[in-house]
Amino acid sequence: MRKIVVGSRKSNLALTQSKWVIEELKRVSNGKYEFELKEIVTKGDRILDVTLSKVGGKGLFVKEIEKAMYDKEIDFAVHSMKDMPAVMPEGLIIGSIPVREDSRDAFISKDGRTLDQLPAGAIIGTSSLRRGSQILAARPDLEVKWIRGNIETRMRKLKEENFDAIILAAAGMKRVGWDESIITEYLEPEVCVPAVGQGALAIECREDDLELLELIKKINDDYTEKTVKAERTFLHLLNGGCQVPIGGYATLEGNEITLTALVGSKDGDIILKEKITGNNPEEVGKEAADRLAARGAKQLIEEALKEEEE
Ligand SMILES: NCc1[nH]cc(CCC(=O)O)c1CC(=O)O
Repeated sequence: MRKIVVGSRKSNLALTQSKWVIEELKRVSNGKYEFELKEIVTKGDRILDVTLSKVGGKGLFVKEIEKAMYDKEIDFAVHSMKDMPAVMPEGLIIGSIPVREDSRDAFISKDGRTLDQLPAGAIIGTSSLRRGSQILAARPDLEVKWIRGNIETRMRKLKEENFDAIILAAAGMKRVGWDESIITEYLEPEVCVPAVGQGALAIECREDDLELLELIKKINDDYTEKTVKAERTFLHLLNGGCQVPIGGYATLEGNEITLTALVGSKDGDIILKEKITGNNPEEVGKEAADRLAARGAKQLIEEALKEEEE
């Protein structure tokens, strides 16, 4: 019997997601495989006190895990889709995309007041340029302050430090079993376009491990795959990285994909948004990137990159 070794980051969220995938795979494979969970500490987990975009962004959480995969120490890894770089490294692929959790951002305030109800000057904690930009666009009278750490740390900082509210991905909270009643309100995509891939998982493996690919494909979700494809094509073609506020959220009705794509300035003064529909995920993603580029998205990205260098 083949033993499949699953590499996972050590965070509560990563472990929960990896265990969830293992249970799903056990369910569809009738005891045909044995699974082992192996914990890996990544650079992103070690430098938790610096703004993510300053220390190299998304790749930080996946590099060590990918090395372990090349070295065959592990067979696959489960990532949050939104932490995946746009381009996959040679020899590795996203072999399966399971059904997506809630893709919305969750707004959690100290005293239960909603985004609209908070008084001028209230301080919102987020480490996401995308969330910061959209919050300031909706409420220019609020203040955004950087906060980092996993869900548990951020919840503690909301209680103990000078924040009036924080914003977290609803998916993460639900997956690790936080009581939904602590969420003050869900920010709908009309208010805050989620991160590309938010709420979805990516199962990454070696592209030549055909036996494993066949197995993980059994828990692939077609709806999630198509919508995430549209979102990621947009992200990739605009080449936004995480230095600029950027978001993308797609839905699917019948064969028709609707993608809402956004690029903004950090202060929320500029918000460029496009809604594209079509049948082909890649075409929809490309159309969104083209239209936003035509409206000046590339300049926004270049300016954001220049700021980083200063
Ligand atoms: N940026 C870190 C990260 N990566 C994935 C999630 C949550 C789960 C998800 O979006 O799938 C989070 C936490 C957050 O943004 O609040």
